[in-house]
Amino acid sequence: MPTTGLLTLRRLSGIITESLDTIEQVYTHAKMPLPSLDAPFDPADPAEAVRQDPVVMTAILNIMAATSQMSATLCNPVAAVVNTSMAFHISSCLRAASELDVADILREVGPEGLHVKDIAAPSNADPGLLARVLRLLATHNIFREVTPDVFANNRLSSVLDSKAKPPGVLVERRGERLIGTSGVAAAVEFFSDDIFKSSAWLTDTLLEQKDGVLPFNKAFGTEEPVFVYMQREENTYRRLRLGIGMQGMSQTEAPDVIFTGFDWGALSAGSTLADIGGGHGHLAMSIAQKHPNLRIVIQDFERTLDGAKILWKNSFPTHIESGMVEFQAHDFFDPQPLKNAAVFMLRFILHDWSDARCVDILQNLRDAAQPSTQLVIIERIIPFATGRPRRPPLLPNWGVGMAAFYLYDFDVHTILGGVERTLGGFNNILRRAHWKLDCVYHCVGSELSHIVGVPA
Ligand SMILES: C[S@@+](CC[C@H](N)C(=O)[O-])C[C@H]1O[C@@H](n2cnc3c(N)ncnc32)[C@H](O)[C@@H]1O
Repeated sequence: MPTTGLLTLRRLSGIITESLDTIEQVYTHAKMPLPSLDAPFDPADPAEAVRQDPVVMTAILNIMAATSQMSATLCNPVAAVVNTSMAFHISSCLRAASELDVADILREVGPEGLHVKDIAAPSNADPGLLARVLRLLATHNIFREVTPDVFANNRLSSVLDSKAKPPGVLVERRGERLIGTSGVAAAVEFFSDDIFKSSAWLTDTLLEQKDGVLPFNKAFGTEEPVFVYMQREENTYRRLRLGIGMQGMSQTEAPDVIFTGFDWGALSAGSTLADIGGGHGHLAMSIAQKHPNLRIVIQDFERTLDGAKILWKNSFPTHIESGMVEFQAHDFFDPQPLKNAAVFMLRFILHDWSDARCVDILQNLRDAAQPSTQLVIIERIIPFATGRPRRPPLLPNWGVGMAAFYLYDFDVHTILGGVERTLGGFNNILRRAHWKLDCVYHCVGSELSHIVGVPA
C-alpha cells in the first residue's frame, strides 16, 4: 500500500507523462522536431512557434510545476534551503558571462566548444575563475562543458549572444556593446546588477522602515528615486542598458503577441497612439510597423528619448522621415499636454508605482482624454498562490512555472517601491482616477494582459 507521499509523487509522475505525450503529439502532427537543449536557440525556427501552441504551453507549465514539486518532496530539505540561500551566485556568474561576451565568443566555434583560456583572452579575465563561473552555469543548464575547461553554447546560453557585432568590438567599445542587440543580455545584466544589488538590502529595509528609503537607495547610496538617478550624466550606460533591456524582455514572449489582445487595427488612420513612459518605444514601433497609418508619440525623459531616437533611426527610419513619430520629453506626473490621443498606452509603468502615485498618473491622462480615448495598460495580472489547483496535486498557481510573476514583483519593489497588481488592484486605481475598466485581454502566448479603460 503506497504512502500518501508516494501517491502524490505517482500522481505528479502521471501528470509529467501525460503532458509529455501531449507535447509529442503536437510536434508529431506539426512534423517538427522538439528543439534540443544542446543546440543554440533560433527564434526563426518554425519548431519554436509550436511551443506557443496553448496546449503545449499548458503541458510545459504542468511539467515545470510537477518536476520542481517532486524535487522539493524528495531532496534533503536542509540542503535545499541552504542551496537556495546561495542562488545569488548563479545571478553573479550569469552577469559575468554576459559582460565578458562569452556567448558571442562561442557563437563561431559551434558544438566543439572552446578552451576557457581562449574564451577569457579578449577580456584578459582569469581563465581559472572563468571556468568556475561557466561550470556553475553549466550545472544549471546554461552553457555546456564539452570536455574539462572546454565550453560551448547551448539553447539557454545562446540567448545572451548579441548576434550584432564581432567579439573584439564588444570588448573595445563597451559603452556601445548593447546597441543594436536583441536586448536580452541588457535585461540580464540590468537584473543581475542594478536589481541584484538592490535586492540584497530587502531585509534591512523591512526591519528598519524609513519613508522613501528603498533597497535601491541603500545599495546605491543615494536619496534619489531610481529614474532620477538614472538620468544623471554618469549613469548614461545604466540608462541605455535599461532601455535596451526593456526591449529584450519582449523576447521572453512570442514575436506577435502584442497583436493578440487590443485591436490596434481598429484605430482609424491618423489616430494618435501615445506611449506613456515609452522608453525607447520599441513596442509602439512594432505596432506602427504593422499599422503605419498610426501617429506615434513617445513620451519619456529627454535623455531616455535619446536611446529611442537611435532605435527608430536604425529600425524604422521611414516613420521619422514622414513625421509620423514624435519623441516628446514629458514627466507623467505633470499635466498631460497631448489632448487628441486615441490611445494612451502604458506598458510596465503602473507596476513601478504605489497606488497613490498611479492615481496621479492616471488622473493626468484622464484630464487630457477625449470621451473616445482609450487607456491600454499592458502588465501582468498577478494570481494569488492559493485556491483550487487546476491539476491537483500541483500548486494552484503552477509554482515555478509562474515564477516570473513573483520575481518581477520584487524587481519593482526593490528599486521603485512598486507592486504587481491583481485585477482588483487595477480596478481600484482606475476607479479612483475616474476611468472605467472596460475589458481585459489575456493574450495567448503571453504573461501580459491588456487592460482597457475608458473615461468613467
Ligand atoms: C519599466 S520602463 C518601461 C518602458 C516601456 N514602457 C517598455 O515597456 O519598454 C519605465 C519607463 O518609465 C519612464 N519614466 C519613469 N518615470 C517617469 C516620469 N515621471 N515621466 C515619464 N517617464 C517616466 C522611465 O524612464 C522608463 O523608460
